[in-house]
Amino acid sequence: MTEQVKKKNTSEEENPNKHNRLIQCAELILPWLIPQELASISLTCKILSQIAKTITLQRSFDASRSYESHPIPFHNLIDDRPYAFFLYTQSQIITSQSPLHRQPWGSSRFASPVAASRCPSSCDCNCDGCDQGSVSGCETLGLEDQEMGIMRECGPSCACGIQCGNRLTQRGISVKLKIARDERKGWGLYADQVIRQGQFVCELLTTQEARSRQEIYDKLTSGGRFSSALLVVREHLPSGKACLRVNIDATRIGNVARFINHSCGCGNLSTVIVRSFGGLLPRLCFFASKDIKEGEELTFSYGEIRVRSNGLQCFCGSPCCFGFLPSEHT
Ligand SMILES: C[S@@+](CC[C@H](N)C(=O)[O-])C[C@H]1O[C@@H](n2cnc3c(N)ncnc32)[C@H](O)[C@@H]1O
Repeated sequence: MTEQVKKKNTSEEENPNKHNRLIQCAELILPWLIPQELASISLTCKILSQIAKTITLQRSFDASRSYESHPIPFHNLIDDRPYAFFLYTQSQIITSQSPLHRQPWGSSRFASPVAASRCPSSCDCNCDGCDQGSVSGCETLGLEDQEMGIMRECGPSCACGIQCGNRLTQRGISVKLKIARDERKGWGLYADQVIRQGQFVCELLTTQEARSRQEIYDKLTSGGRFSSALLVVREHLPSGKACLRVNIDATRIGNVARFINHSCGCGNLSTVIVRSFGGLLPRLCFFASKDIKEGEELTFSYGEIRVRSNGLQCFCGSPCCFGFLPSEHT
């Protein structure tokens, strides 16, 4: 054994360049690996095991992989899972044919939010702000201006840029959040600072071809150790006769909104459907429905419908808890 160690050390000393090249290659390649691959490769040698450990730490320090302006860390006092693995996106992905199969972690922070300002007066987007004929451009519309949980923002067809005051939900997550594990509900999203009523928290960013996946997810969920993040958003037309339905699935690709758990008591977040001028599909955004304390779990009601009699048990803890999570036919 001692002989072997000696031999290994001698070869490292003899080939310091080869050794350094191995580390450089490993540092480039290992961040792309999924957890199972990382675990296998860390068994092969001490160097790779150390690099794999560093990557695991990076992943648990920031679920957003540096895409958001603040790191969003995982905390787990319940079991040995350091983080939940999914591919992070900052924008909506329309189909499941996403080019994202792998994604490196720990990239440099390139998505810092731009300070809100007024958009140029040339903007003629017809949005609520512009409709009011404001000569100085679009103003930020507060939550109190939104009727029936629907809000309109400037979008791809507008002359203004991302700095426009009427693009409140388009500049990424600006509040501090963390993800913590609960014995019965799995991971959950928590406030890591005080969040004021009406403040934008995050958007549910996902792939949208979810309908066909519900059956698969149901089977996996019943086997334990799996929780899906699939939502159905319906936008009713004013006539009430038809609605646009969007299936949103954040199980494999998404952002940290995929960790928001359900509360039968409506929780502390309200969902607002945001339409942007020129944008094809509505977006589902979360705003604080009340003042939220630092450390409080962020929750909202997944819905009222419970079509499955064998639905998942609910542990929201609210006095009006129904006992089962909402479910519906997809
Ligand atoms: C959108 S995900 C939320 C994040 C999830 N807890 C996780 O660990 O990834 C929805 C899943 O979380 C779990 N969940 C959410 N709210 C819950 C609640 N009130 N009681 C029990 N489980 C809950 C269910 O497994 C559900 O399918």
